[in-house]
Amino acid sequence: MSTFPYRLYLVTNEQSCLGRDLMEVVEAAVKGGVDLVQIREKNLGEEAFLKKTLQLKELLDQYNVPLIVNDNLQVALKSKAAGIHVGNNDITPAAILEQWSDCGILGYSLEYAEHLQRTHAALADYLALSPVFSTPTKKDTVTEWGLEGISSIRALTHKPLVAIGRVSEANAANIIKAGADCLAVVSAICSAPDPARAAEKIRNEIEKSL
Ligand SMILES: Cc1ncc(COP(=O)(O)OP(=O)(O)O)c(N)n1
Ligand SMILES: Cc1nc(C(=O)O)sc1CCOP(=O)(O)O
Ligand SMILES: [Mg+2]
Repeated sequence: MSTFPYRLYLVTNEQSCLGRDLMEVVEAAVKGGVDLVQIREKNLGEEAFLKKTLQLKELLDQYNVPLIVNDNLQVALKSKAAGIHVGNNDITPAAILEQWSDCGILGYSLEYAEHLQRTHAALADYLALSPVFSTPTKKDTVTEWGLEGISSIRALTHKPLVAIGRVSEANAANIIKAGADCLAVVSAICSAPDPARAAEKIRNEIEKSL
């Protein structure tokens, strides 16, 4: 398992960026304190997704910020990304590692506590609590973990825990105190009037709560 020093994880959605260019929003977010980025552009076809991933990789390399690719192993390999994030309806962690033995960061969405016992979770470098709070940004989720759910999973595993789903400056401190290691954010940064400032404020809440 790789080490996981990341605290503020931006998950992209260009449609949430209020008409601004995605690269501009990501760069601002990184300047504000984002230290891990996932490209998740569900509406793009394979070719356009690869093109955007390569563009984002070039940008993030300048800041030494790792890029994670959502779902798509071929795009992750072709872009020389740092890792991949998958859920229960995607290629399995075992199949990823068969084709990408030195995958740096393999993320897996944990939807049920019982799934902690599965190979998928065992092979992951981090577990995403999916969702910590239900969110309009992704509607096909199951029950929300809430703060109590984070604490209950924290007691069962030493794996890094990433909280995702309606994470904001307002709830960041409580999520960290409940046991999450890292916060993953879409709209609280992508849809903020000032994404750099929004990232900075969330990052400050995280640092204060550690
Ligand atoms: C950090 C992080 N956590 C959870 C998810 C959701 O992944 P998944 O369940 O595979 O759903 P989609 O993102 O593919 O719609 C994520 N992408 N990132
Ligand atoms: C990409 C994603 N995955 C989720 C999960 O629950 O697995 S929730 C989500 C979107 C999070 O968006 P926002 O920060 O705008 O709430
Ligand atoms: Mg997925």
